Amino acid sequence: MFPTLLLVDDEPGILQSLGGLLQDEGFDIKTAPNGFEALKRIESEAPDLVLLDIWMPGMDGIDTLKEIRKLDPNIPVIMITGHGTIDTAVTATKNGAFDFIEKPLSIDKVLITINNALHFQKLEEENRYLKKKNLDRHAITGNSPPVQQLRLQVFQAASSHAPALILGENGTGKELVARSLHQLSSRSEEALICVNCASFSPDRMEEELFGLEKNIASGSARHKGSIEMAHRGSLFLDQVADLPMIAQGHLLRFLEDGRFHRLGGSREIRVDVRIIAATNRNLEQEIRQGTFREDLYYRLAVLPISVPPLRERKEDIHALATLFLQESATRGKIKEKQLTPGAITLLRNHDWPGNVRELKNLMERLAISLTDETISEQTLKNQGVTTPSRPDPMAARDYETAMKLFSALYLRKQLAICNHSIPEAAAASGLTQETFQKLMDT
Ligand SMILES: Nc1ncnc2c1ncn2[C@@H]1O[C@H](COP(=O)(O)OP(=O)(O)OP(=O)(O)O)[C@@H](O)[C@H]1O
Repeated sequence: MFPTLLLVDDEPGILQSLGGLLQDEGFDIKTAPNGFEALKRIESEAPDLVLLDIWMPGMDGIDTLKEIRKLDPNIPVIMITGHGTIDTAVTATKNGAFDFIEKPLSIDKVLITINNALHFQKLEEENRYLKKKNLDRHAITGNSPPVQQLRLQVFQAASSHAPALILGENGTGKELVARSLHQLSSRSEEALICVNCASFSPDRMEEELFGLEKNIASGSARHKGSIEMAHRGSLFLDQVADLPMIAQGHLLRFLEDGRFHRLGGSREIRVDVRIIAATNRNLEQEIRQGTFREDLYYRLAVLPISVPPLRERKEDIHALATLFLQESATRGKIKEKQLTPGAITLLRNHDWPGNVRELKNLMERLAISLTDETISEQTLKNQGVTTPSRPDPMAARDYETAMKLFSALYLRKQLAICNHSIPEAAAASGLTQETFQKLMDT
């Protein structure tokens, strides 16, 4: 996608010669002979940068700049003048001009200024994003076989540009996996934009993803959507099962040909974005219930990655708990707390329904609130960490009770392996869904 430049000058000669030179440099060029025309073109063409002559009849460059700022607060504007004085430079800068170029124009100077402005604009965008999301760069901690397998899957997926779908229960580390995938990919120098599909109403979701051309009715200013901001990088769609149906259709179209329109706009925009989606829901079930499009599912799930629940990688619990205690100590500038052997055993035996997030929250809370330097088994019990009591089938006296207990354990295990999907667990156990469900209910 070549950057689009809008040249605004009342001298047709300048528009033609400068436009031609910049076109040869690979820019997409639009022109306007005055301020009014420029504002219209900004509305209809959404250029990436404006080169604006300061001395024009009618609305001059400074007034045009002020109007542009109302329309789009972020677009970089470079002023061109033949009579550059300190006063006009100060006024233009106060009104948000990026830089000044004096006539007669040197193409080298023009190119350097344009590239600086575009580069600065990109850094600003990333900066805004980083500030908003406070990105940290954790690696996936753990050495259990499921986590080793997970790291391998992430590593392999990183060399592809195909969409990846990350599946796993709440708090297992899906977002961490998405970040790791982006960081390992050739897109790591570009932005990873995260969108939580559960946090927007259907209308706002479309705007968040695809951006908006100026909305006359509501008066909202034009802005880029997450897809456009992720150009050359990755877009992480968290809780993708919550994506409203209309947005699902538009996302599918975008995945098919990499093109989209901003909301209320007619210009077709083409970007290069790698989509990474995640969900803790069973999408196959959502498809059967008619809440998720099957065609979108197949587009997203080209590279499926499953993140195992913490109870299936108990070997990692000690390392994770220690990591979280270390991090809390560094952040709070306090002494790192130690776990007693009994506490470590109890942590390994707990079921962790909230997965890694639950463990992290607990460790952070204890790191800050405890006055003792060690965390004992009793301290953890006081915080509700328990060893789940699982009835042992072998301890049952009568055959019928033993079989019931065994059946319950077996079904629970199958469900855990199959990411809590009854259809998958039933198929894996060679049972019909009805039988599986019936056995679960008894
Ligand atoms: N293997 C890991 N190593 C280090 N930190 C981890 C690991 N897994 C998860 N975490 C941390 O646990 C917390 C929860 O992880 P994350 O937000 O990635 O989970 P999630 O599966 O995306 O959650 P949700 O389903 O609620 O969206 C985060 O602070 C994350 O950094």
